[in-house]
Order: sequence, then C-alpha cells, then structure tokens
Amino acid sequence: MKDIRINIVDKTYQADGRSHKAIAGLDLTIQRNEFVCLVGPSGCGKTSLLNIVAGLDQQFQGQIQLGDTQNAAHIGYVFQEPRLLPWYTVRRNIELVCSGQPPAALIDALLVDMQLDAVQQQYPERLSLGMQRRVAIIRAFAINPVLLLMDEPFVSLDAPTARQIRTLLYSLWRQRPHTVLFVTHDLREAISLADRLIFLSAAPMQVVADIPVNLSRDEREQPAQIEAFRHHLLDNFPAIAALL
Ligand SMILES: Nc1ncnc2c1ncn2[C@@H]1O[C@H](COP(=O)(O)OP(=O)(O)OP(=O)(O)O)[C@@H](O)[C@H]1O
Repeated sequence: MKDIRINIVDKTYQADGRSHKAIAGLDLTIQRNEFVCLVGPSGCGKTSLLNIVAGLDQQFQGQIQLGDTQNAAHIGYVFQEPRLLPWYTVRRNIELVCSGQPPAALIDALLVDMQLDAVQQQYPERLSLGMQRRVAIIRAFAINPVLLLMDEPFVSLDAPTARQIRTLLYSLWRQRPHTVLFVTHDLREAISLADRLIFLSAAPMQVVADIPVNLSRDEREQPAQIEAFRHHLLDNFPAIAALL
C-alpha cells in the first residue's frame, strides 16, 4: 500500500439549526506501516476524522487517498466502545467481520496473543471491559487490515490493564505491520506507541505539531525514558501543553 493522503478542506456539522465547523484545512500524509498517534483536546474532531478516513462519513469537502486500498474491507476500526454483539460468542463476534471463510489459524493465534483463547465460546456480557476491548482489537486484526483506526481504545481501563493491552497491541503490530492511526489523550501512551505524534487544535481542527518519536522498543518500555521524552516535548513545543 502506498502512503495515505488525508486532505479535509471542510467538515461542518449542521445540528439544531446551527452549523459547527469541526475540521478546516487539515492536510496529512501517513507513510505505509507507520504508527501515528493523534493527540488533541476533547471534542476537537478526532472521531470525525477517523469516520471520514474509514468512509463512514462522506459529508465533507476534500479527498482521502488510501493508496492501493480504496476498499473498506481492508480497514480495521476499533471504536471507543467495544461494540460487540451480545447474542454471539467471542469467537463468532470476531468471525463475523471476515468476508468469506474466517481465517481460523489467524484467529486462533490472535486469541492466544491476547490471552482470550479460554473464553472464546463465552458471550461478551461474561467478559470484563478490558477483555471486551481485547476482543475488539482482535476483530480489527482478523481482517488483516492494511489500515487500522483506533479511537481511544484503552480509555476507562485501569492503568495496569491498559499497559498490558498496549504491550500486546504493540507486539501484534510488530508481528503484522500495517498503518495505524491511533487517537489518544494520553501523551505517555502516545510516546510509548507512536513513530510519529500529530497534535491537533480545538475546532476547527488543524495540525499544530507533527513530531517523530525516535525511541527504541527497549526505551519505550522504560517509564523514565517516556517521561524524559515527554518533558523534551513540553519544553520544546510549548503550544502542545494547551492541547492535553
Ligand atoms: N453528528 C454530529 N452532529 C453534530 N455535531 C457533531 C456530530 N458529531 C460530532 N459533532 C461535533 O463535532 C465536534 C467534534 O466531535 P468529535 O467526536 O469528532 O470530537 P473528538 O475529538 O473525537 O472528541 P472526544 O475526544 O471527546 O472523543 C464536537 O463539537 C461534536 O459535538
């Protein structure tokens, strides 16, 4: 897949007789297999952006170029809430998104990687929120996505659970590289995952700063290194403090 080009000239919502300009003049290029974290204040338009990239919202001015893959079947989307179907088992929830024959071996491997193989025949209501979020991540990986969109997938999890799932996600991504757009409010989380951080302004949303993260995998696992990088960012890019 070639680079992804996102050019949103204007995204305006009309509601209750009023208009709200959510995004204006946003221009981004994401390289193949890059892991990009999008960081911006609440309500600035991050979900709106992901919905446009996913093709779920076509009411905007601009253009999205997904390289060779204009096909939504190759886009995995992990929403803010797990959105599992309660009347299907964990395994069935994952299989449902696969077109044609579900890739049994891949699903088996993902269930093991995410430590969910023992509960695959259970129904979502029997799972903790952290487990449901892991199922949602597997469901996105099961289609072997070329592009993975993740909208604050670890929000409202306790810190140890979020850390555990983050580590699993990072190792899955390293095993099966693909382009990721990951929305988060958590700068430490963003630093631990991303090749590149894109800081976004309040509405109308625009790019404030676009910063590479040059940390090794070992460094990303050391809280002191993450903290040092965070201080480096806040010292050298004062404008981003207001966005967190
Ligand atoms: N369907 C809609 N109709 C009208 N306004 C909307 C609609 N969806 C979103 N908005 C508005 O657009 C703005 C951006 O919303 P969006 O959900 O994209 O922000 P966000 O950055 O993802 O927020 P958060 O970080 O809180 O999840 C908000 O002001 C929101 O109220």
